[in-house]
Amino acid sequence: MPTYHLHDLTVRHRGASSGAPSGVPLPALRGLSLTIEQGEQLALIGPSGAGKTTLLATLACAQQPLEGTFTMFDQDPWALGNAARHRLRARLFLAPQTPPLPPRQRVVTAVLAAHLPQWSIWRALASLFKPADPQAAWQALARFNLGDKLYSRVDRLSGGERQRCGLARLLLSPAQALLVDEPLSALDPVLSELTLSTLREEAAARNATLVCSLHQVDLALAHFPRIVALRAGRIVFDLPREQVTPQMIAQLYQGEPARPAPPAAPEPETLPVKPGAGACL
Ligand SMILES: Nc1ncnc2c1ncn2[C@@H]1O[C@H](COP(=O)(O)OP(=O)(O)OP(=O)(O)O)[C@@H](O)[C@H]1O
Repeated sequence: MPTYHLHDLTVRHRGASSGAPSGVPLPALRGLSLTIEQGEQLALIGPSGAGKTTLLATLACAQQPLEGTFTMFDQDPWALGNAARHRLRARLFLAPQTPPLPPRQRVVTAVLAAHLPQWSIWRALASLFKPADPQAAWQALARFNLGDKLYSRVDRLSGGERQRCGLARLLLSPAQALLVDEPLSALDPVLSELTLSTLREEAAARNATLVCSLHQVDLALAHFPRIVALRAGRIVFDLPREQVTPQMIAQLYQGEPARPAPPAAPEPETLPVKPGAGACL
């Protein structure tokens, strides 16, 4: 059973501006077909605005497709009731580029929040006052070289530290699908290597599916066996890394501008949906 199956998917943001002469807003993803098997590790690459974040939000069941078929663990989340969709979302973890961690919270509490979907309300409240398992939080942080920040306040972290704090939370979640949006945007080269290695090791250890968007093409090719390249909302290529050539990369990033941008009135289509309980948004 694949983790994800997408066929001919169209996703349009509410309020997207028009790039078409007709004035109809362009979808952020168009005619997108993709199957991702359980345990696969793939990198999403492509220029700014290509649709990487939108695809991750779709995989996280946070963005409802307008057209096409979408299944996660063999279920269509949008055909389920709210409670069932919530349970399905608890099987994934979305780590956004900038994790919106509560600023006044201690790092230990923010990381342990990964357990919230499994905890009762009472256990969650108790953990706010006395962290339930600081050792587990420390171990997760240490894997990102952040163990010394266990009791720091989140708003005293640098951007890169905050990013790794969000990823430490991912390590503690029991998710079987790990969706990570540009995890390296605030990291130096050494930490970038450490971060990707840690994410890949963790995914392999629990046979979780790992989908990671990256702007660092060299690191994507070095770390991920499968590369999915997006441009203007479409898949340009979906290949094993050995088959990706420098010419393909040059064409992906140096072609025509990804999307024209004449101003136009926004036209609501699909509503973004509250992310899953396991999600880190
Ligand atoms: N909330 C939104 N409302 C309207 N349009 C949006 C919204 N978010 C993204 N878009 C549009 O959808 C398209 C895809 O954006 P997306 O953020 O998915 O691209 P990306 O590949 O992740 O870009 P980047 O690499 O810059 O993060 C872009 O044209 C963008 O302007």
